[in-house]
Formats: sequence, structure tokens, C-alpha cells
Amino acid sequence: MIDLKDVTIRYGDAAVVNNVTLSVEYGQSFALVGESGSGKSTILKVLAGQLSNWSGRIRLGEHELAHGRDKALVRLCQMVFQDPYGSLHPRKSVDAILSEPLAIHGIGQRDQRVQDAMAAVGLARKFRFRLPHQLSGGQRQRVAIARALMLDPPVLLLDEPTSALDVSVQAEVLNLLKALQEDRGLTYFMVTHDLPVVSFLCDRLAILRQGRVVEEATVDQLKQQAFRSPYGQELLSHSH
Ligand SMILES: Nc1ncnc2c1ncn2[C@@H]1O[C@H](COP(=O)(O)OP(=O)(O)OP(=O)(O)O)[C@@H](O)[C@H]1O
Repeated sequence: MIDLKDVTIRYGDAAVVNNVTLSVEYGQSFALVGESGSGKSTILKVLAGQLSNWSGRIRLGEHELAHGRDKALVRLCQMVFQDPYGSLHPRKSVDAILSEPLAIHGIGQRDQRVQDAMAAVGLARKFRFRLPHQLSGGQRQRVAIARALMLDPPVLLLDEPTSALDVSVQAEVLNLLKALQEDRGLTYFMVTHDLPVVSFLCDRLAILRQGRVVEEATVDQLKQQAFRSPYGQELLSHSH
């Protein structure tokens, strides 16, 4: 479903991601882990169509990613950000936030679709006309997830989706993401520092260091603490 082949990404002249080759199967949940500055968010931004200075090949399903503006992309993948407060417009109600993608793409039955989307992420109807600041952090992240799903994309890009939340609501949001994936057969590509989150949600992971993949592993290897690379072992020892 997601294939990167020899992907190199530059900011100006500096390559911050080098020759990354990865693939994620349809319906799988994949995590990119690694220390701060290793290039995780940069890869996510390229997949989201936000950066054009890259080389190599990227495919999402049958679609070959373009280097410039790629109109097909919004229907294929959507991003959920770490901080829902930053990513939701402060003066737009939940209703406006969820209706907007439908309006832009000329999709009808908006009222019903907004209601269905709220129900799918476990948001009660009474929140429909509230503003983001009138919601809790967990509710805001539910709105962000609902918004990402409004156009029914097969892929969600998840950028540390629970790390800005209180510990008490992290598990709720993770359970929601897992249930949505199972119900809809979504493919997840997640960036995180949080190895327990990877254990819970993902099937496979890649460890990135200084813009290169040093190891690919299954979640069973993670659970058994059986990474092969010294750097993978080092990450495990830091996560306790
Ligand atoms: N807009 C930019 N211009 C120039 N360099 C950048 C820019 N954004 C990121 N970088 C550099 O690219 C490298 C990779 O950054 P990136 O944000 O992808 O890392 P990361 O693994 O996602 O880190 P974190 O976990 O802290 O988000 C870093 O060296 C960073 O300083």
C-alpha cells in the first residue's frame, strides 16, 4: 500500500533522509521510530505532500506520488497531528471542521456524514457546535481523527498521535485508533518515540538513525526485545 524506494529528502542542499526503502502492506500498521532529528517527521511530510525536494519513488496503492502539488493525495492519505489544539481552527465548531472537507470536495449528505463521523470516533452529539477550546484534549484528538477520515482515505499518517495527551486519555485514543483500523481496514503509518504505543498498535516498525533505516523489525521482536542492531538495542534500553 505504501512503498518508498531509495527516497532521499533534502532541506536546501542537506540530505536529512538518505536512500530509505520501506513498504507497508495494505491494512498494516507501521511505525517509524528513532531519536529526535533522525528524519521521521520529514518522511511523514513527504508522504503528506508537504515537501517536494525529494528523489526516489513513492507509491500509495496504485498512485505514484508527484513531486509538486499532488491533488490525488488528499483522498489517499490524511494526517493526524500530535497536538490537536494546534491543528484545529480555534474559531471553527466541530461541525464546521468536519463539514469543510466535504464542502471542498462537493460531497453531499453532509449533515448525516458529520453525525456518522462523530459517532464513529465516540463524540456525543452535544459537542457538535462546540469550539475546540470547549473540548478536552482527548475530545479534540477525536475531532482531528474524524476530520482525517471524512474523505474515507485508505491511509492515515499519524504523527505522535497520543503524546500530547494526558496519560489517562492516551489509552482511549489508542483503543479508538485500533478499532477504526480493524473496522475499516485502514493502513497506518505512524511516527513516534513511544515504543509501548508501537507494541499496542503496530505490526511492524523501522528504526531510523540520522536519516537511514538501521533496522526493520516486527512487533514481536519489539515485545521480545530482540532487535538485531546495536542501535535498536540502545533504543530499547532507553525506553525503560
Ligand atoms: N524546515 C527545515 N529546514 C532545515 N532543516 C530541517 C527542517 N526541518 C527539519 N530539519 C532537520 O532535518 C532533520 C530531521 O528532522 P525531523 O524533524 O524529520 O526529525 P524527527 O526524527 O521527526 O525529530 P522529532 O522526533 O524531534 O520530531 C533534523 O536534523 C532537523 O534539524
